[in-house]
Amino acid sequence: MNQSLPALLCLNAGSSSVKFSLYKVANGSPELLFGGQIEGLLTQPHFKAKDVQGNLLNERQWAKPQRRAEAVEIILDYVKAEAKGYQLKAVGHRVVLGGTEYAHSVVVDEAVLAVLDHYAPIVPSHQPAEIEAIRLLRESHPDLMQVACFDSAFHRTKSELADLYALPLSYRDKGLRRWGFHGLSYDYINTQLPQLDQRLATGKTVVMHLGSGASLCGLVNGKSAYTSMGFSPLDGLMMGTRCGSLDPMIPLYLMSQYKMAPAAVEKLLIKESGLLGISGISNDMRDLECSAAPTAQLAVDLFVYMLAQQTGTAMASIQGLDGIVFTAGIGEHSPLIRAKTCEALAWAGVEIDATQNASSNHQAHRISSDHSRVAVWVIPTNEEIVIARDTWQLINSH
Ligand SMILES: Nc1ncnc2c1ncn2[C@@H]1O[C@H](COP(=O)(O)OP(=O)(O)O)[C@@H](O)[C@H]1O
Ligand SMILES: CC(=O)OP(=O)(O)O
Ligand SMILES: [Mg+2]
Repeated sequence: MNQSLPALLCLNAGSSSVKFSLYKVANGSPELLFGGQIEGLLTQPHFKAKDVQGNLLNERQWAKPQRRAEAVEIILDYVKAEAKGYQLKAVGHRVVLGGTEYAHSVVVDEAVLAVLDHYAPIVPSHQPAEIEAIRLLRESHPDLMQVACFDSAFHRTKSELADLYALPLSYRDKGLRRWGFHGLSYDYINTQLPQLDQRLATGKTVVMHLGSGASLCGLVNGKSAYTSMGFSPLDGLMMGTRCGSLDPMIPLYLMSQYKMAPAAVEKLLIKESGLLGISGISNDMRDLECSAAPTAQLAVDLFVYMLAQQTGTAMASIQGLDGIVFTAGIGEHSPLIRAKTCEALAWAGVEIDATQNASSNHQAHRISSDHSRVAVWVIPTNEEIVIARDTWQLINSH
């Protein structure tokens, strides 16, 4: 690698995939070179890398599952071979929960890892995989700087009330509080608002991050004041396979009356519920939108119902609504879900322009009608650039 051109690798390790993006740093700001993922780690792993225009650079498939250690090494080897003119300066990782300890991204050392281990049981679907990727790289590349960028950090500006559960206060010290997640995405959207719509940048805006995990965030003057996810990314909205808000008696009842083991209840709530659980067909909104099955329709309707209901809670929490932003897979690509959600929020002064909503514009664009009291935007998210930005800042201040 050429020693003069710095590059940063961003990793997003999930339960069955590892996503990556390589950035060069030009004039102090990261610029994407290429990215990709290995998905299907537990079944038939599939590696794909694409350039900035989305052209396929490389593809590989394996017949047998791959360990995460192998996936991380495959990605690193590929990055080193492909980015010959660059020097890899650091790896920035998405980590979902950094607790009260980390309200900002941090350079990883053993003390940081101990904190991340402590929080891992709260997010079994994400955090152990992320920590494993960091540890594997520390072993194989001990001199490579690693940075943890937290989904929970953006929400540390919430008030004490918005953070608290009505349990005995001492339980807050055990970590039972509303952490909130998808903060890297909300951070990115927040950086885009001043260029797009000043009223939303300084006012009261509900950002809806609707991917396979889904949450919303109530921003007040660019700061998180409310979010629908809580102690874990299981709370709030209905998601691909997660149930969202639930009466806490339900898991207790399943364990006491149906003799379900805690692990079976965890699987039910995290992996078998949501769009998949209601439809019995798929966790993917695309499949449900084109299915004629009544259960697919029911899943879509419940998704929209819970989203509109949570928006009402967010509005009451932040005491107003100037704008809505749709983002992530469903938010960016589903005119149907956007239309249904806005229709359910008509009472709050939300009205969309059907033509703008139907357009396949992949840039940020406004979809509300001219006389809508509430401005509605679609803004593509970019969690990786936030990781790259923070990693570069930490390299320079370290
Ligand atoms: N054109 C589309 N219409 C409806 N839903 C879509 C469309 N494209 C993607 N999605 C939804 O987006 C989800 C993935 O969103 P994404 O933000 O990539 O999630 P994640 O990063 O959590 O994997 C898919 O599960 C799918 O339901
Ligand atoms: C925190 C979370 O739910 O993330 P994802 O949407 O990637 O599953
Ligand atoms: Mg995502």
